[in-house]
Amino acid sequence: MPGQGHSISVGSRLIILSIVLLGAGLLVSYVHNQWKRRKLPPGPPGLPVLGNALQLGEFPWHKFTAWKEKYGPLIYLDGAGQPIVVINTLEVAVDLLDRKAGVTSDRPHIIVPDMMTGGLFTPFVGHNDIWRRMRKATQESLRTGTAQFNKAAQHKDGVQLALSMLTDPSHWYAHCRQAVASTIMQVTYGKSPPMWKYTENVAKFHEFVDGVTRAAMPGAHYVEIAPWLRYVPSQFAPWKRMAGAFFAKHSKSFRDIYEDTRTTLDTGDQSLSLVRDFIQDGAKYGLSQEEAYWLAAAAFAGGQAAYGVLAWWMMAMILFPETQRRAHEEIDRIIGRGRIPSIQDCENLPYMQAMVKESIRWRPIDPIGLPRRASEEVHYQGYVIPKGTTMIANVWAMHRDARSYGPDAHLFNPARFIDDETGKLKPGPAGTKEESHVTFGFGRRICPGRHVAVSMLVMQMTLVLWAMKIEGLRDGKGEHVPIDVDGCIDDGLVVRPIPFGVKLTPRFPEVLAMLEKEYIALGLNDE
Ligand code: HEM
Repeated sequence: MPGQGHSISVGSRLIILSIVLLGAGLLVSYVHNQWKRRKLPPGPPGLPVLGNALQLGEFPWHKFTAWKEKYGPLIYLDGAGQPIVVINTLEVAVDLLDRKAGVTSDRPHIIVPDMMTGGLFTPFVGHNDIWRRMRKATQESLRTGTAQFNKAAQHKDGVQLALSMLTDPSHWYAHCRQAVASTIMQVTYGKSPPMWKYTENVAKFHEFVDGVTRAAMPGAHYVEIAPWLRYVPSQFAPWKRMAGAFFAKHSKSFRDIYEDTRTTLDTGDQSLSLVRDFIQDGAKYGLSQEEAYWLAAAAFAGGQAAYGVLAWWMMAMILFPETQRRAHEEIDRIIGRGRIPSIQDCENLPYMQAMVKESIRWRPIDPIGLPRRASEEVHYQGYVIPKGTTMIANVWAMHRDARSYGPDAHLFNPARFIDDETGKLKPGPAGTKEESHVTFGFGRRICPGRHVAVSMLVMQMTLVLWAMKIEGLRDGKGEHVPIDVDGCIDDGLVVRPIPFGVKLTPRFPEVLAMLEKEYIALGLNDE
């Protein structure tokens, strides 16, 4: 038959067709990937496999800020296979994290910390129904009576802080930490527990935060790089046993503290608190009991972060004495020296309010915020941010942007938030909402405790400055003992200053007696 020797069987044709189709498919996918790659935001070249993972250093915000100069407001990094984008300007952060919140409000899925917290620790919870319930409950509770009521705690802890600092200045750092923890304990659980129990509880929270933060560090567990390892039975996976034991231990202690409040409520003490609301209105929010006690724990752990703000502020008082002088002047003019500042005074102290904003802006305690995850592919200004990308807001760079804060953005200057003509607070840079900075985050996940934090800090700083002058130490030759302005400690919860010594002097002879009298009147000596 003519041409028979060259004929191709139907089976062979099918094989050839399949190969051609497969080849075409691979080609299309390759071209598509190349196209997408070209559409990724710019970023520094990395190593094969490891990408940019080894380039970030201990304090990555400095590296991100240096890269901003070269690559611009949106940077793409390869974290050993994990796509990462770093957002370096306010404009881009507002566009991506506020306006596109529907697809940028998820958190990165980190296997071990998720197991250690049972998927219940609010700041780590994904953009899912558990988070929605938790968010609604915290926002509504903090918006209503709790924040108002706890102003009494803010005043009380502020008095205690001022007194402890004057009587025991060498431990000023610990006093700041304790004052914040005490107020936040009251806001969350409605009580200041006896000192021994309080110390014990705070220590448990620290152990918890420390444990999850260490587990969330890149490279802490192989399973984050090779997720299939999660299917290895626990007998062969020590990290799984550790995560399970950690969850059980902390879940129990969070439940115990929560139940303590229930007992207090049952005995008639109706102090307002987050937990009181969760117990009484948990059904309204749809919170399970377990979700409620984990949510309370998240609020307590998150709220303690504010002590880092106080520590940076103390440094600013030493380095920028002119700002301290102006604050003293405002306090003397509005409150005087004949009485102790009250919570009602705070709204009449615009410079002190500006000082709190500036302390939170100048040295943000979370310079790269809490990371987000793109839950869908995001298209932005011609770039593609792939689904699953970790999104980091470089708050540090945003706060040092001269376009937003002027050429002195690197200096501590509360007056930048004051209107020269009216002497009142003026709006901050576009996109910073009422805060004038972005240390509290963005969009749907912005910190729900920010109002509590700000009012507590205004009260504490006002009480401390009403009572004392803050200076740095001098050596035997009268020279200033240097302070490490650029160094810091990242303790997982906050980025805080390396401890330094201070000299604290009462501003007038009656200060100590007035504080002690108030201390007794507030019943602090009974605690
Ligand atoms: C100066 C003090 C504080 C700072 C700087 C701070 C900062 C933050 C930041 C950056 C976030 C993540 C926001 C985002 O993803 O965009 C956050 C979340 C959170 N904060 Fe705060 N916070 C402070 C005080 C507080 C206080 C006093 C409370 C409670 C009383 C609190 C409770 C929470 C909770 C529950 C979350 C998780 C919210 C969520 O994931 O939806 N924080 N905070």
